[in-house]
Amino acid sequence: MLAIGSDHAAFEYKQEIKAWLDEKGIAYKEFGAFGTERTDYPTYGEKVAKAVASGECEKGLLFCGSGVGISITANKVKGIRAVVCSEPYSAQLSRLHNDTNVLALGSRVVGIELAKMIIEIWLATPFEGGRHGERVNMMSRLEETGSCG
Ligand SMILES: O=C(CO)[C@H](O)[C@H](O)[C@H](O)COP(=O)(O)O
Repeated sequence: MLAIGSDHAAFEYKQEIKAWLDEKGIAYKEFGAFGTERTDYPTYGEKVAKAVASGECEKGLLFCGSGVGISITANKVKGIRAVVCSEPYSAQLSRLHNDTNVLALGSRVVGIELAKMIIEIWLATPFEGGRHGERVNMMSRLEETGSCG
């Protein structure tokens, strides 16, 4: 199950992504925003990130105008490794090397078809582990203890 959320700036964009996820049979839980009335991206970044960090949802998709603010917010939640992407290569590497669990996209930056391509590759790519596993552990230690060790 994916967690999905956006602010007002990306509401319509998120609706298109949800319709596409429906077509593909990919399940998601919607955390708002539920319309285009101006709101604040941290609210939705927090909700989606907490759903992922708690294990309620496996991964998260977040959208705001640039993808920046909502990804920064998600990364404040312990256990979250969020990436903001505008092309598929970084999305793929963020899974292979960094085990990202939240993907953020900017509705004012990335066209909708490119967004679908980025999401598709991000969802399909496993974490490589090995040497990358220890680096991810270092990030977790920094979060837990204040130092990578
Ligand atoms: O905060 C952002 C950038 O990190 C998002 O792009 C927001 O969607 C954007 O700031 C919203 O701007 P608005 O002028 O309030 O529509």
